[in-house]
Parts: sequence; C-alpha cells; structure tokens
Amino acid sequence: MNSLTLPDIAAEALRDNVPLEWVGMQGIALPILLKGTALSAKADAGVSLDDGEARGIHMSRLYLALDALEQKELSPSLLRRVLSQFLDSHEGLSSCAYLNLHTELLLKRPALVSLLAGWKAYPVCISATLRRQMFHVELKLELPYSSTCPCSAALARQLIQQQFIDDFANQALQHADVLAWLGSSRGVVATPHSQRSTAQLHFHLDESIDELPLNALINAAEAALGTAVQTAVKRADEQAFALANGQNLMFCEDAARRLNLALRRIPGVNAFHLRVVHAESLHAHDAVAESQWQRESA
Ligand SMILES: Nc1nc2c(ncn2[C@@H]2O[C@H](COP(=O)(O)OP(=O)(O)OP(=O)(O)O)[C@@H](O)[C@H]2O)c(=O)[nH]1
Repeated sequence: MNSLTLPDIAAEALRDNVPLEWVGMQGIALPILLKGTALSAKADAGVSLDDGEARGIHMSRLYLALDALEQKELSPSLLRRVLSQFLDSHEGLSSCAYLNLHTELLLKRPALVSLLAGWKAYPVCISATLRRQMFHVELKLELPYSSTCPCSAALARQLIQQQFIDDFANQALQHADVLAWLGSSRGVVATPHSQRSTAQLHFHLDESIDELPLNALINAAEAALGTAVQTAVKRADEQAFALANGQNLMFCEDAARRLNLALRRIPGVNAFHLRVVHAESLHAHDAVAESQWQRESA
C-alpha cells in the first residue's frame, strides 16, 4: 500500500506518571462453549496499565487472545490461559488481567404433570482475574421462581373461615352443601398474593475444578426454592403449580435461608453471596433478603 510506518500512538510515553487499574474493551461479541454447545456471549477484557507513562495498552492483543474461547469448553484452566496470554502480551505494562463473560444458559425443563417441556434462559456471568499470579473465578447466576406470601395466605384463610361462619350459621352441615360451597367462589373468598421472584447468586469458585458447576447450582437452587417458574403449561400443570405454591409459602427471608443451606453443599463452591428479590404484587416495591457463606475468607 505505502511504505510509511503506521503511527503507534499507544506506544508514546507520557510526561505524567498515572497508572490505570483497568483498561480494555467491553461488550465484545463471541461464541463460547458450554457443555459442548456454542453460546452467544459478550466479553469484557482488560488489564491494568501499571506503567503510568505508557500512553496505552494493546487492545488488539487482548481481542485476539479471546480466540481460544471459541475452540475449547469453558473451564477455569482455559480462563487462566487466556488471562496469562493477556499478561504475556503486555509484559512490562500490566500485572493484572480481567475477563468477564456474559451469556445465557438455555435449559430444557419438563412440565409438572403433562409430558410437555420448554426452554428456560438463565443469565450467567463468569468473571476471571489474574492479579499478581493470584487467579480467581467467580460466577453470577440469576433464576426466576414463584413465591407466595405466608402472611397473606393466613389472612386469606381467616376470611374463608369467616365466610364459612356467615354462610353456614345456624344450619346442620350437609356434606354435599359444604362440598358445593368449597367449589364455589364463596369458598375461596380471598386469595393470597404471590409474586415472580428472582434469586441473584454470586459464587467464588474453586479454581482447580475442571468444569463450571452451572447445572448443579441451578438445579440445587431450584430444588431448594421449590416453585421454579414453568415453561410449557397445560391446565393440569397449572393446577399442580397452584398446589406446589400452596405447600411452599415463603417470605424472602425463607428463600434466602433455604438457598444458603442448599448451595453450600455444592462441590466447587468456595463462598457465595446471594440476594433474593420478591417483586411484590401487594405493593410497588420489592421485598429483598441477602445472605452469604464464607465470603470473608474468599
Ligand atoms: N490503547 C487504545 N487503543 C485504542 C483505543 N481506541 C481504539 N484503539 C485502537 O486499537 C487498535 C489496536 O491497538 P494495538 O493492539 O496497539 O494495535 P497494533 O499496534 O497494531 O498491534 P501491536 O503491534 O500488537 O501493538 C489501534 O488501532 C488503536 O488505535 C483506546 O482507547 N486505547
């Protein structure tokens, strides 16, 4: 094309010495492999710029190092290799490397009663850091579930009792009359409120594990919560869901405690912080609880 050398502004030296904690790119589109399936992801890739007099880092070197992610199953060792590549390509400039991968895991979930099944998307963010030879992997997951307020269930039951007193006052009870009453709207004069809720889970993983325990964590969390939101639903499934909710009344505090006890048992988890958000239908604000396990030592 031409014989001129391309200007390299990033290589210029600055007069002021101001190191930077994080420099890189955000929202790079790329495929990653999870359980043999290619998923669409967005990566944030960065390094520290310790040399405060260097004008810039080499963005293209970080970008190209991400190539490794589309060929191999995502694992802590692969993440570490990519981060090492970030640092090797910035020798003398950087001592810390960072990578966040944002994606969505799709899992097929069966209906409660019918033979139907459907897909559920779980937002996932995997964050890896290599800071002066110290390697860390964190995993963030979000999952939706249904929660029914125990207090509102008790209040509704009391109203149903009151209605029963009013409707059957001074009468000899007949089985058929009570059965018909129970099947009428007078028999369910009040309903408890329930809400679509979200569990936001943030794990510190054991860096030596071979595989990210995504499915194990999601399954354990959903089992602990008991009323995960459904996918394909026929009336029989909806009825089973109503029963499951009625047997699974919970405040946000209950949800947080159940998750805490269940998730600490999953191999590969060193520590976690969790947050549950119950998007109340009673009012326009949310009920929220947080809990953590071994977070200080992580
Ligand atoms: N450092 C830096 N580079 C930027 C920024 N915005 C765009 N770039 C461009 O990113 C491109 C890639 O940078 P480098 O990796 O240094 O490219 P290069 O000098 O051809 O590659 P190397 O020879 O490996 O250093 C350059 O064209 C930069 O101008 C920015 O804010 N900071």
